[in-house]
Amino acid sequence: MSQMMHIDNIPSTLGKFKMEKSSYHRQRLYSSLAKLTFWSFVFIGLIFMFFFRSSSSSSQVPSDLSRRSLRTSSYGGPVWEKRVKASAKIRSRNGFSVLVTGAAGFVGTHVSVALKRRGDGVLGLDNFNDYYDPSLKRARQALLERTGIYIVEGDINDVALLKKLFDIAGFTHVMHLAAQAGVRYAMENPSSYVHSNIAGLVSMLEVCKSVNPQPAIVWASSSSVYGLNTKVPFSERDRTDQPASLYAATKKAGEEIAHTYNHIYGLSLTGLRFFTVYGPWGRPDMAYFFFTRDILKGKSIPIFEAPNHGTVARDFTYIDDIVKGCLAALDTAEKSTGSGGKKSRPAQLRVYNLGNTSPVPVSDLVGILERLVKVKAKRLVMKLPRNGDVQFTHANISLAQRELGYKPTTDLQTGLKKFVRWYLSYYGSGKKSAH
Ligand SMILES: O=C(O)[C@H]1O[C@H](OP(=O)(O)OP(=O)(O)OC[C@H]2O[C@@H](n3ccc(=O)[nH]c3=O)[C@H](O)[C@@H]2O)[C@H](O)[C@@H](O)[C@@H]1O
Repeated sequence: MSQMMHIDNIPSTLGKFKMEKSSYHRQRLYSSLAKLTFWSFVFIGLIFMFFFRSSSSSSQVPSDLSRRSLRTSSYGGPVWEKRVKASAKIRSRNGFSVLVTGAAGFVGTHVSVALKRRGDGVLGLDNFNDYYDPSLKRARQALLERTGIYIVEGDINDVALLKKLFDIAGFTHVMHLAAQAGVRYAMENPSSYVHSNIAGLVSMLEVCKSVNPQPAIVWASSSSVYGLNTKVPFSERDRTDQPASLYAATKKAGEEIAHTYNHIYGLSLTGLRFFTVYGPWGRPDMAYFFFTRDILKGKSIPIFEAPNHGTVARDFTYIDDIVKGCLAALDTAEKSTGSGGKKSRPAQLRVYNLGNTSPVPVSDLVGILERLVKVKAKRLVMKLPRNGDVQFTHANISLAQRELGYKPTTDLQTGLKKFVRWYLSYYGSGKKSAH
């Protein structure tokens, strides 16, 4: 077919050919001009797209995720480097230089302050996303700045940034607390869990394995990895292969990923399974926090109940106890053993429960809050929704007790009292409340 068309296009006489040839050239000229115009548009379009993309998202973060991130990602320059160095500088004998990811988060803020106070160098990293009110994160940042801690604004998926931070500060330890937290939100925004808890963890470990010397890493796993496990109290030896939420699944995946990086590259890795951490400067997405807000506002609060009026309970753990556990994990962490992509000998790999060992029913939590704020709650008892929540958690902490000297000392009543005092001083008693 194409051959026939070709033959048909050959002119039959020379004269005719001449005439045809000039119109043929004109035609070619027009078609070349059209092509040139077309490709110029394509080229300009591509340049436009390139600039538009690079100005709207400076690192490789999918657009739906970068939307939630309020980070500017502007870093570099001598002034910036000086700030990073000063913040990470060790100020005590045998102190550490710690990169704290998620430093503007609840646990991150408390751990950073505790490390700084004892003379360790601390550099924070946080992307200040808007999963919950970023102004609370900014207030925590201001608190850290007053203690001499600088938080670099960036994402844990930004490998170039992480490498740069290691180049400047050469951290001995990483306290990796940056994560997408929350059990129920995983059904709304599943990809944010994959982005932070899996991809972000891998970026972090990739950088840690390639720097020399490699740091020791302590990171936040979760009590939710026990999922549908019914054997109580939960021990580190119990099965964790039945997660009840995507959140739990990503934390469990994190534990397996940690195993791999320990096995191949000799990274020293300690995972801490936190049990429902609460306290001053806490997370507004957590029940104790928004219950306080809504009781004060006179709004009804949904209290979950298991089938047949079964109790839903949590092993609520006070932030100061968790901080002690985190510091003890850092203090007992052995050095990583790899360099140049290979381990020289097996490295430490640990997982610990950090709980309180005394589960409290959610309805009792509400009772304590009512007494503390002196307002009766409008209780709306409802069936535990099938959205990832488990019925109860209860930590066996004997391993952490033995190996970390971990010993929680704050009961829920005492801890909530401190939380409510903070809440009222931060938000006032109702008008300027958390959202
Ligand atoms: O320990 C953990 O591993 C986890 O603890 C919390 O998860 P969760 O225990 O579910 O904490 P909340 O969301 O504050 O819920 C506390 C309790 O209140 C209940 N609840 C929650 C919300 C609600 O509207 N009503 C209600 O009764 C929940 O079922 C749960 O029993 C954190 O949100 C997770 O990030 C963390 O990893």
